Amino acid sequence: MTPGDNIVEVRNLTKSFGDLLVLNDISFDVKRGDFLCIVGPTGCGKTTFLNSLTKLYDIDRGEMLVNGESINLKKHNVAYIFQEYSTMQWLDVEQNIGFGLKIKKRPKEEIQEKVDKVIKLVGLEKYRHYYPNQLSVSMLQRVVIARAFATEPALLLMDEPYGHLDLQLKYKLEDELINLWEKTGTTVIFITHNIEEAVYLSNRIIVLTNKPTTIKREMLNGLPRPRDIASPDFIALRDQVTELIKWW
Ligand SMILES: Nc1ncnc2c1ncn2[C@@H]1O[C@H](COP(=O)(O)OP(=O)(O)OP(=O)(O)O)[C@@H](O)[C@H]1O
Repeated sequence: MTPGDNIVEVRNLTKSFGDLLVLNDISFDVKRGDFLCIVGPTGCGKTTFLNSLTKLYDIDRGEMLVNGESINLKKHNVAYIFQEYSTMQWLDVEQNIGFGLKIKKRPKEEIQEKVDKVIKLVGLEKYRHYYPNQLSVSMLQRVVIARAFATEPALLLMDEPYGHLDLQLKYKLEDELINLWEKTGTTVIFITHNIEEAVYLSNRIIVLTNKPTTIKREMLNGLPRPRDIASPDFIALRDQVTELIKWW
């Protein structure tokens, strides 16, 4: 496979809860190295999509492939950062970051090497032996992101990870995430209801409709980086996405 090939293929994904049809025959591809943001109205099924992709939910119909095979979380090295992210209070920063590798039973030296690399990227070197209750919200977020990146995921799934942070902190962490994405080449699927955030982060955006949910529009986002949220091009794209969601 060469860069640019599809890493994820979603085909006819349909998911309901009882009589409530949420995802209605959704199909799209994610290219290797994409930063795909999925936006849509509240309750349209963004989290349901990620939970279906990771097989936390059974689906009614459809197929989700990673590298052309039915998704297998163990085999395909997928990391998932939930809305309510958490750290393990009884482990220090270094141990928290290495946790994903430890459960994958990687050798100690490899864990140390990968933890050292990623701890530098997120600027937590001085805090490696601190425990979560000694850290600020921003540091905890970095620990969670570093834990995901330490496993060198082929695919990183993020569900509104910055939803409850204040704006300044959110901007800072978004920049750090872009920096990690650019350095590692990981493919990211990022769910958000915040249109500005989607335009700031993504190189591709999928806009969902209201339930029963289909894809309203797939868009490329070629705005140059670093992005300026006050630039006319940024505002134009943000307004275009907003209109698409407002229609519903
Ligand atoms: N486990 C469940 N059982 C029953 N209904 C559910 C379940 N999970 C989600 N739903 C319903 O499915 C719909 C989609 O929910 P979901 O949380 O996926 O939406 P969302 O787009 O992520 O929402 P938000 O923007 O508020 O985060 C909602 O109507 C919700 O009530």
